[in-house]
Amino acid sequence: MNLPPAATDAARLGAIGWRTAVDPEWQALLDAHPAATPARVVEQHRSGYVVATGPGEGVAVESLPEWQRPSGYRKGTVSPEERPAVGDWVLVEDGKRIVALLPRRGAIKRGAAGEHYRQQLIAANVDVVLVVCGLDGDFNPRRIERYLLLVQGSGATPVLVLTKADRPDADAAAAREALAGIEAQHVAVVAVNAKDPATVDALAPWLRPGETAVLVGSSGAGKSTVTNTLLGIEKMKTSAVREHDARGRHTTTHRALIALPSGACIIDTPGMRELKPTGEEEIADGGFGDIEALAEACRFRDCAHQKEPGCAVRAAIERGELDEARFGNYLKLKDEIAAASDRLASRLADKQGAKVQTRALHKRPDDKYGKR
Ligand SMILES: Nc1nc2c(ncn2[C@@H]2O[C@H](COP(=O)(O)OP(=O)(O)OP(=O)(O)O)[C@@H](O)[C@H]2O)c(=O)[nH]1
Ligand SMILES: [Zn+2]
Repeated sequence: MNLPPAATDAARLGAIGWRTAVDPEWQALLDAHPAATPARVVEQHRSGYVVATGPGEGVAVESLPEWQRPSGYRKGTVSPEERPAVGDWVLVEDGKRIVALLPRRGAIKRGAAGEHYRQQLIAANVDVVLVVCGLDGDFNPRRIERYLLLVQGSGATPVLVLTKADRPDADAAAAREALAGIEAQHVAVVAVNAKDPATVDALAPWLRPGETAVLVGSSGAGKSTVTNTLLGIEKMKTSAVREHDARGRHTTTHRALIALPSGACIIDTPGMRELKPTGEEEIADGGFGDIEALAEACRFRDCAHQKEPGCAVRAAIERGELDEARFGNYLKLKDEIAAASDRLASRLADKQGAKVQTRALHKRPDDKYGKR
């Protein structure tokens, strides 16, 4: 058994999200590497990884050579989503070398910008995604819908955190109204003053011991402020980096995965400007179940919800039950998913040298619901 021997070590791992119940796949890898111990990736850099076996710690480690090679589309190369990301559990030997990546429970991903199809991991093994949006000029229900779509499929629970509720220009009531369609999809919405612990305390139900939460949202939304308030200190301490790399690589540890006094840990991410789908999302489960359900009731199976008679979606918009802007965003995101799905399929086909049917083809809701 190669789990850390001392109870204190296990407790330290627990503080950064380690579960005592190890699944069989993980156990097999633990058994295959008896000299290794588990550690969590807290930072990812171009040149390598920083891992931790407890709170407030960061050790620069060497990774597998195939993770360092530039990714390409040739056989044998490792695509970015197959390499460790922040939140991943890895096995480390001699405290300085990653020897294995433990299969992830789930990951928050997005499509990377660029000519070739690529996925970018935002965080792995996450239980809760705090989508942070300010009740100021930052407020944008359409961007929130986009974030919620990316959370779908990760296995994580999304929570919408509206910051800056204390600002005189903040209109929490109007914001909630604009988010009615989202709230109806069972997404919790919490309005806070990120600087005020009493309001931020409303997040406690999602930050239980052993849980991992990730903060996402645009730059200036208040992610760092929320983190600081949860930590109960004004300024973050930067933890020292123990240098184990023979080549003397220098890595500055900034906050990436932080243990909270509540027993949960939190991953802060830099503000993201572009949020492209990966093509793997299911729009019905990605916060648009209401529209997909309406479309089921349209007279024509291939209804485009434009001017067709018997269109249940249009009727709902006219009755004021469906926000037209939300519907517009649904169409836009659906197109983006289909396009990304095509690119994903052709990448897979390139990789396997085989013709792969695009997911987009059989993802039409009408086909799914089996209409004639
Ligand atoms: N009044 C008020 N100000 C806030 C609140 N949340 C954040 N701010 C302010 O908004 C600014 C940006 O907040 P940050 O926490 O740095 O935002 P961030 O999301 O971490 O931004 P990036 O690190 O760039 O991604 C800071 O000046 C905060 O003090 C809030 O709830 N109320
Ligand atoms: Zn229709």
